[in-house]
Amino acid sequence: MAPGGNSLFMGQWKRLFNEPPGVPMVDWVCTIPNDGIIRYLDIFNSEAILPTSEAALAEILAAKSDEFVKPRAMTKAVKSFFGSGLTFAEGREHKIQRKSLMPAFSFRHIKDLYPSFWAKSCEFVDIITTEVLTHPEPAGVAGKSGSQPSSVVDISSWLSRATLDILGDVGLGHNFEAMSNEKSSLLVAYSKIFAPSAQTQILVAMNLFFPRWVVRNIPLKRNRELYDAAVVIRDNCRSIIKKRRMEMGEMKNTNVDIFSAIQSSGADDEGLVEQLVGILAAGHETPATAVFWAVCLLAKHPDIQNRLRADIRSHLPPPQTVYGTTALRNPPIQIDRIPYLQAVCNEVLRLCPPFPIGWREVAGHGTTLLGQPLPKGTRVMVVPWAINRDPARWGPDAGTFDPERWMGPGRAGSGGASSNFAFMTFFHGPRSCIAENFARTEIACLLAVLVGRFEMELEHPEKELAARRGLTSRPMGVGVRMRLVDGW
Ligand code: HEM
Repeated sequence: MAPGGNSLFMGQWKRLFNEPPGVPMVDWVCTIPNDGIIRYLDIFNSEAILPTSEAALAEILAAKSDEFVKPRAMTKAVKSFFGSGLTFAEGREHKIQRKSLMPAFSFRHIKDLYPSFWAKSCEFVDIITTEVLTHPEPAGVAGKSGSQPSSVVDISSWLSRATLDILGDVGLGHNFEAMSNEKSSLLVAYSKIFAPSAQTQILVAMNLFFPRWVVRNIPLKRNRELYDAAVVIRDNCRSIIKKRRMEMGEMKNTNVDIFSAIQSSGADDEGLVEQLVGILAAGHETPATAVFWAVCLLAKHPDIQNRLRADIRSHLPPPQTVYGTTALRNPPIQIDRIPYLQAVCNEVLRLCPPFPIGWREVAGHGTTLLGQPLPKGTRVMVVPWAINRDPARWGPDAGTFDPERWMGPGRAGSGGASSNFAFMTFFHGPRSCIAENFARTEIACLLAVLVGRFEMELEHPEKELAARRGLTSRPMGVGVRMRLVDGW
């Protein structure tokens, strides 16, 4: 069966356009009986399919990943901000590039970097602490008179700044100064690209039907902004290359950070730039979105927040330890060994995957899915937002935030679901997120320092949390009150 209520020429487009990404699909997965595939009509009644069963997802993402490729129209629409490196390479070229980048993202290597992730996160929480202390709310305003200083902080923007700096510092050996300088050119460029905008959605959709040069020349302010941002990002990438080359000089490079992994792939200068553009785009907005969801969900669930704070404080050294003495600058951190922190992170990533929808299309003739023939060019939507909330996989409380499902024997890695494909946040198969370990470490460190130090509550607790429109799924229009909690 297919979703009903199609408009005459635009199928389900109105819903898909107006609702946050993935939300209509949650509805379809929960209500439309299907045999693993839901077919629906998209813009101009073009056919699209939504795979729902493990078998269908496994064929698309693993067994037949070469037949289900990134849509060409989508690629040309976003390549200028996501680069033409690994993210959009296909076939043999993709395999070669992925192999050369893998060492920089291996679990072993990321584990060695825990102290660096932690140090940067401590720097971040110190800045937020200063924000609260320099702009405290008057006593009484925040409801708890006589308590610790508090302030409503734009934590969403601060997280984007922090993740850009962590990626620069830990992954690329470069300081973007995003935390210290709100006018950092890269930060400004990305805030334009990721700003929710109906015009962007329309421009992206137009690429499905018109040549790139036509879309590119549509005289919309948004078009110009995106183009200018892409230029700034590439300029920054060229500066990184120049600086890193100078630093390395004649010395043999033994470092395995992301930059040197890209460099060792033998890419020429423009190839390096494209790869860096891709890593920067994929690598900072998504973790920032995840941590912001975590903050909002914890603010809605003070009991979970309090339990997590106690757990963090009992396992991790206070952030100021980093600044105390040189000897303690990099205290050993076992960030992956704190069960409740891991459970909370898993549950946030399940319920609110920062990358809510992925696109594929059938590359050639003769492709089948679950035995059904699919014409060349058929659009396929892989939707973590919907699969991760499917009651058939996660039970009747699939839409509820409940870290407990990741606690208890045998549940830490599965959340109690019977298949890997119930958790789609990083996808699976040869095109899954190459940086899952990097992202998980970063999210855990940032969340730990925030929850450890602050009590967090929503400025307007009565408001429903909803994702905004855009490529990622950030909560929309939410102010968060951060209140210092003594003792850490
Ligand atoms: C919570 C954070 C993150 C999430 C949810 C996430 C999710 C994803 C997903 C779903 C894909 C597959 C997209 C597709 O094929 O259509 C992907 C690919 C990718 N991600 Fe991530 N990602 C995260 C963080 C990061 C970080 C921190 C980096 C870099 C440091 C990164 C780099 C990449 C790259 C390079 C690819 C392309 C891999 C390939 O095609 O082989 N991601 N990510």
